[in-house]
Amino acid sequence: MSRPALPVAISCGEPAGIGPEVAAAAFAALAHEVPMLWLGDPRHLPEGTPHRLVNHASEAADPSPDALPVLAQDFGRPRQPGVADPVHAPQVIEMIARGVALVQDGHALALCTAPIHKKALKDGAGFSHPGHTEYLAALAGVDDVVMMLASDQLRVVPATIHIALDQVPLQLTPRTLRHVIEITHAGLRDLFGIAAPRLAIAGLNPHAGEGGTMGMQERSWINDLVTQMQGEGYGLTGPLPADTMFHAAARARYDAAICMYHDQALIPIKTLDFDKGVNVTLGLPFIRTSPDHGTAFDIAGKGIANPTSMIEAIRMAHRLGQNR
Ligand SMILES: NC(=O)c1ccc[n+]([C@@H]2O[C@H](COP(=O)([O-])OP(=O)(O)OC[C@H]3O[C@@H](n4cnc5c(N)ncnc54)[C@H](O)[C@@H]3O)[C@@H](O)[C@H]2O)c1
Ligand SMILES: N[C@H](C(=O)O)[C@H](O)COP(=O)(O)O
Repeated sequence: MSRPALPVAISCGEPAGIGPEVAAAAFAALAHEVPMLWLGDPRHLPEGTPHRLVNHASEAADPSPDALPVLAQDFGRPRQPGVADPVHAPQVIEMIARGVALVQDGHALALCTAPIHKKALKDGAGFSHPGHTEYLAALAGVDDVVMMLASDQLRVVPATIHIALDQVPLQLTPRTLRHVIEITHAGLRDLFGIAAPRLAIAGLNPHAGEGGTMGMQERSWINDLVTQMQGEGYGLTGPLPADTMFHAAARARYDAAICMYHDQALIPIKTLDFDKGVNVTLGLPFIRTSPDHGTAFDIAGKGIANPTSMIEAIRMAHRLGQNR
């Protein structure tokens, strides 16, 4: 059944970051193939970005090659590239919520979020979530979601995300790891069309604990959980020593790597494919992607940001949204 034409909603993210410029570049690259709707203050778009103000998402339902459709929101002040303005923080958050509402109300196909500056939102608006992922789960009313970073070369999922390293062993439990595995399995099957997903589970400790000589989590519960879920039909291997999971031959043996903490997952994918990595949230009742990078204040406004990740994020949002 062909779906009605709907735009990918793009939340503007932190105006002082590279979000507006990579969104404008993505529009230039994709305008003929992907209908888009940018949510933000048009004054924050790079000078000369061809755009048109719309009052409703339906005015952006088809590709708009000549001008980026903008559902405008007055942010109160212009932006200063590289310097977050606390006055903007509440509106940055509101654009995310507006994008979610558009998708949930059937006016947008999917949501692609431009990078936010987590501390700027905390300082400027008391944003209590560690990032988009947790905020989107709250907006959607779901408890468990998963952050996957995906590219042609690798898919990774950190079982814990934006928490201090000394909290990782405390937050990692059989329940949390099971949920991450279940949601990742379902996402690969349902969104990425992988009928029997193969998941490689990284150990927490060096050498996956080396039989308990370098940490006990593998021996005390991770091994058992993997064995139990294998018995339930999940295609799992591990827990594996993380340092030998990411070379080419190892990557060929799985569809996604489940890692124990943020950097164990994000270092390999941002090393292998920083330009084309896409952040996709699994477990939401709608499609959400974002580029794999952040606000890049050090280069914001200089016109040198690479838009490829944003382009791939919008392209993936469109593709996954159409396949739902
Ligand atoms: N999806 C998101 O909203 C998201 C993702 C990552 C980081 N962040 C946030 O962004 C802020 C800055 O984070 P960070 O400094 O750790 O990471 P970052 O990705 O913003 O920047 C890290 C380095 O990579 C460079 N870089 C990033 N994107 C680039 C691009 N498209 N082209 C060229 N160079 C690029 C930057 O110039 C910088 O030197 C933090 O508040 C962080 O939480 C948000
Ligand atoms: N993928 C990014 C990273 O961790 O490098 C980002 O922080 C993800 O956070 P969100 O929950 O804001 O998408």
